[in-house]
Amino acid sequence: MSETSVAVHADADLLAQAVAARLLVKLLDAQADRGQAAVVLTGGRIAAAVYRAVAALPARDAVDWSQVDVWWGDERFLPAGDPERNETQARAALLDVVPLDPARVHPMPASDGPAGADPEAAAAGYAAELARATRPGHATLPHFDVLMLGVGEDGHVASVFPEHPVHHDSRPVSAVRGSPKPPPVRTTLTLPAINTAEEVWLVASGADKARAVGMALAGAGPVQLPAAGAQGVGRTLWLLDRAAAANIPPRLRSLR
Ligand SMILES: O=C(O)[C@H](O)[C@@H](O)[C@H](O)[C@H](O)COP(=O)(O)O
Repeated sequence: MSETSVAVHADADLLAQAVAARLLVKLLDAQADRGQAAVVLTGGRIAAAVYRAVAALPARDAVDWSQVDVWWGDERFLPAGDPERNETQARAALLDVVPLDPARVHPMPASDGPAGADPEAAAAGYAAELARATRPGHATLPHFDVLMLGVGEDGHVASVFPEHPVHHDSRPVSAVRGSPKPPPVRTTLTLPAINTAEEVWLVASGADKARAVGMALAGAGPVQLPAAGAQGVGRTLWLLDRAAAANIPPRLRSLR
């Protein structure tokens, strides 16, 4: 049965440092077990701080980056290289400074890419890329060792927003129109796809996240509060700073 843990750090900087250290260990452990590792990245400010912290850790060189697959949980449907794309931010913060195999870096399609300006085609294209990375005869998704998620003030994760039609999409990757957070058009893994990851890490910083984090950990429903529906197969880890943890239920405080 999946285990849920909560770790609280003093502030956003320490949170980013601690998540970066955990991520390196997770990649090293996966490589020790399987010879390779697969991580699913997210967007947002705290994620970018984590990626910068990974890049600054000397222990990053202990990872065999050529044997790491990099996927994304969601993307803003914008032209390649747009500074608002999650891919652009992750490349600048980390991916451009470690020796990854470019063939193992799998950004979600850009709006000016080969799939064209149709986000549904982009979502289908990404689903096909995921399927190609599975072992023949296996599921539609590859193994994800760790999938990171930021948490929105409204409780969204990736680009799964509260009460959005994406909740009725049973495919692994969905096009999102009318996102309440700009830009309005996005692509995202759906919650069932997110929940195939071995570990799901929800990373949140700041007082404006306290309400959503508190409600998710108190057992809100996933349609109202998508963060409540994100769970790793083996482990779900909430990584918070003190401000974001202000409303977590008392029974979870022993986990802090
Ligand atoms: O594309 C996006 O906008 C992100 O993937 C989004 O889900 C983000 O992770 C959260 O909104 C938290 O972002 P912050 O850390 O910036 O608050």
